[in-house]
Amino acid sequence: MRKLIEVKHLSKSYRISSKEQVQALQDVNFTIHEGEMIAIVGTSGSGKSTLLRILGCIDSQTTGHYHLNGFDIEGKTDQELAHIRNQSIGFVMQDFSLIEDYSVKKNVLLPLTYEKNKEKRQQQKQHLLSLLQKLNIASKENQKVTSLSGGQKQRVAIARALINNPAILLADEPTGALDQKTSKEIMNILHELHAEGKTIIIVTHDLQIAEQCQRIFRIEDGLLNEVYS
Ligand SMILES: Nc1ncnc2c1ncn2[C@@H]1O[C@H](COP(=O)(O)OP(=O)(O)OP(=O)(O)O)[C@@H](O)[C@H]1O
Repeated sequence: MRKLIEVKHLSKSYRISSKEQVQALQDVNFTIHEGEMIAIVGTSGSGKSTLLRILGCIDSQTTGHYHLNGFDIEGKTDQELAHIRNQSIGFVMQDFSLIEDYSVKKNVLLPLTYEKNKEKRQQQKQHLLSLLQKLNIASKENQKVTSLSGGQKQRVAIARALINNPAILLADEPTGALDQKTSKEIMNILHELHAEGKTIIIVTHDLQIAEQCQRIFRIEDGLLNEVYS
């Protein structure tokens, strides 16, 4: 399997005052191959979101190396990072991060705003209907997001994350705001996507969810270790 993510000796510190800094990640090392389903677990403040933000090219490391899909992320301009992010990564967040006042369709098509290639944009628009059907929200296409249930909102967020057909789906507590039954439905969707070959990385507090993944990374005080059962 192809290496999709390679992280070597990666550290991240935040400066909080002229004298103080927080070491959020320390000498983190791992490789993720195409098609893997990974869970990242750890207590609050351990560094999970920091790692996810770096993997998603929203933030950058202080030291160390990160290769994504063959690209060395170091030294890239914000514009280059935005392009890499848009092509390779789809985000799913705990609070759905949708624009409540927009329709389902408008939310899902949001990432295309940044696509300059007209032909590609057209192809992705055609991809919209099949995605909505797959996620069982096609009948809601023109409805405002405000009127949807939590589970439906998360399906919209997953559709939006997939519209560019990214190689990787990064999910930060994707079931954190949902009841048990709806969580199961969302996990079933993630399993289906994984079975189709998508690489999925889930940050979770929920060990039952982590155990459904192929590999589990545990972060404690910024140190990452793989858990082997
Ligand atoms: N922008 C920031 N500025 C300063 N410190 C930060 C910043 N972001 C995170 N931190 C600190 O870095 C450490 C790791 O935070 P992070 O948000 O990655 O943890 P987490 O495991 O995702 O926590 P949670 O489960 O509560 O979301 C914490 O000590 C946090 O206070």
